Amino acid sequence: MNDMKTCLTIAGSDSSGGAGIQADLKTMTVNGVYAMSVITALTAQNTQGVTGIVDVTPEFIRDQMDAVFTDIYPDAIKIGMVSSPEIVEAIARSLEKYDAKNIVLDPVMVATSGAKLLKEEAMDSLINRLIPLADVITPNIPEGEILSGMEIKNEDEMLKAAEVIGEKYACAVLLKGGHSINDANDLLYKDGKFKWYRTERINNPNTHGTGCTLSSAIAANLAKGNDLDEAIANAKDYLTGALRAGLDLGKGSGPLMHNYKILK
Ligand SMILES: Nc1ncnc2c1ncn2[C@@H]1O[C@H](COP(=O)(O)OP(=O)(O)OP(=O)(O)O)[C@@H](O)[C@H]1O
Ligand SMILES: Cc1ncc(COP(=O)(O)O)c(N)n1
Repeated sequence: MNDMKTCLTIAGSDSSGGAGIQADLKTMTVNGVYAMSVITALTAQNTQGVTGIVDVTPEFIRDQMDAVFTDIYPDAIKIGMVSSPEIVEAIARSLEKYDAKNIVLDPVMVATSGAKLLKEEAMDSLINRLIPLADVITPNIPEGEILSGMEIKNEDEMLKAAEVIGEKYACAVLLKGGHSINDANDLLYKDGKFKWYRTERINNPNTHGTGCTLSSAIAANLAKGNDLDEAIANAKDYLTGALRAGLDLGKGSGPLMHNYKILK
């Protein structure tokens, strides 16, 4: 088979397999593309929290990027946990060097469990070096509040914040509503236009890795040639199915079920 599309995740490893690299590889595979990884950090993590983080050196991140790009060029890329300014710089340089396309940036800052996954001093580099390279960024509500500098408590404020972020950083932004009180409605702001992707809130406390899953499903769909709107709509469907499947593992906020279509 020669027409297989390829996708790369640049992210941190989650030892419990629910978020980060592991969620991304599962999502991309199940969404029909060949999945590759550049690991930025190792986390000792489970459904209850993060107990340790070891960053990969910027030099070794560059080596991983070279190894991937000089052999199997990715049709799309998802970027997750990037940790430090040096790591951001190494990633940005490689993406520029290889003229990377279809980049989905999940600006991961703090894990649902509360652990800081982005060092404070890396915020400026994330904004100045990675956002300009991204085709879309996918902040959740707390990340959207930081990027927009405003509080987001309802859909009107989501509309305002998405526009502020999109205009301030000159990017397409998918503001995710998973942390809002009512439904799980995500909002795209692109080229001055808004679009809602709406689903009802599923009563499932096991939401570890939802953001990672959504962003890698968007990347997989872009790799397959879908435009951004179709890619988001398909990714949202996939994520909703994986939540609805109701997997219940671990003692905390458990992972999603990625193989729900295969096992049903
Ligand atoms: N209970 C739920 N029911 C349906 N969809 C949900 C639910 N919780 C989150 N989502 C969806 O999951 C996706 C990720 O959203 P969320 O705002 O939780 O991102 P996140 O905080 O980055 O995720 P993560 O938990 O990985 O950090 C969005 O499409 C959101 O609408
Ligand atoms: C390595 C890694 N990357 C990203 C997340 C965010 O996911 P969540 O907010 O669901 O914990 C995480 N927990 N770990």
